[in-house]
Amino acid sequence: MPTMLTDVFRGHPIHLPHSHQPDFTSLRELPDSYTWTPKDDLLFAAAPSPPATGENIPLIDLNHPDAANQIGGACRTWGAFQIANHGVPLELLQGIEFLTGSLFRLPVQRKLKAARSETGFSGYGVARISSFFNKQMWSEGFTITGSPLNDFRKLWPQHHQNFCDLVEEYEEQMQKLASKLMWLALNSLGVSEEDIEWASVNSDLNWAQSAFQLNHYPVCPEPDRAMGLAAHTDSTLLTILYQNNTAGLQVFRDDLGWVTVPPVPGSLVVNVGDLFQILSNGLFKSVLHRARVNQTRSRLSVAFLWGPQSDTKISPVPKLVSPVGSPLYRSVTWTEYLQTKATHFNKALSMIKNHREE
Ligand SMILES: C=C1C[C@]23C[C@@]1(O)CC[C@H]2[C@@]12CCC[C@@](C)(C(=O)O1)[C@H]2[C@@H]3C(=O)O
Ligand SMILES: O=C(O)CCC(=O)C(=O)O
Ligand SMILES: [Fe+2]
Repeated sequence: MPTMLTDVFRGHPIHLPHSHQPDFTSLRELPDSYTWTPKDDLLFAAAPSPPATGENIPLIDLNHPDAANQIGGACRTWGAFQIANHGVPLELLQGIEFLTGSLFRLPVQRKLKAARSETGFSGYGVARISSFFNKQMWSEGFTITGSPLNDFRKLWPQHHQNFCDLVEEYEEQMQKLASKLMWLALNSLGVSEEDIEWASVNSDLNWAQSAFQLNHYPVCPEPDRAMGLAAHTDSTLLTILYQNNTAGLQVFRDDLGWVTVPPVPGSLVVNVGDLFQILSNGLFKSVLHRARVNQTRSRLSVAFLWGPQSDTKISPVPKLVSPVGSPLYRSVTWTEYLQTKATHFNKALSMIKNHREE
């Protein structure tokens, strides 16, 4: 039986302080446990050097005839881009934002009824990566994979069906979009369907699977000293992120430092994940990103985390490996990778690296 995402952490319990989730609205000062310094995260204050250039991830019109090359370029230089004209109806995005807001507005005690367990995948709680940091993040999250019915019933005993339907519809749209984006990016490298037998374009996408991470970053009394979601790369092929109209997402580039991604109404942010870096033999870069918080406006985001079926081995596309070289990475399934990440966090990708003979 192939492992499902739901089973990934069964043998990898993560001890997280869900039950200590504060009532963010009642805090007038930042508690010490939420106050970050460069000691808590080496890149916390990484300033651009030379100073900010105004450069940012590109906004790509998916209807543009050159979209594939633009996407390929963004995946190589930034590991991220925004897309307009993506075909996902605005009402659906608004519906998902409404659902997310409604969920996080529920009283803490109600949200905790659907708390994620230590070995579980879905439910309410702090970000998984919290266990790797000494300080707490100024955010709360809710992870969904498959049908959210069981969890949503606990949150909204009476009126959950419309929200379940909305998640199902959004997932369908996101699956199609993610596959389209992956093929546009790969085509730009000269890779086509015949080169990757497990990822057929014409299939009904049952070679892929996904999860949603809903994030809420409440208004924060001292945003400069707090962290919404600490720097990380996603363990996905691609992540498609919807953000509400409050800035907070930042991407890191060695030469530019942290760059804030401005919300563009109706557009979506796309991140290259670690598995896409592996598949592209390191040509595409998984983007280091984080979320900062705001003193006057709360922020919501919805990440669609997309990858292959759990038992599919992902390895560099042979066409992208030099005939005289060896693949940069060894093969790994999504399950194995998530488990490695759960134990080794930001060292996971380098642990999959092949060591070259000099
Ligand atoms: C499929 C997954 C990727 C993720 C871990 C998860 O099991 C579900 C949540 C995802 C998320 C979202 C917030 C940031 C992140 C690093 C985390 O702690 O949980 C990612 C994980 C990831 O991409 O590694
Ligand atoms: O809230 C954001 O902008 C980032 C969220 C994110 O990185 C994630 O859920 O993986
Ligand atoms: Fe992320």
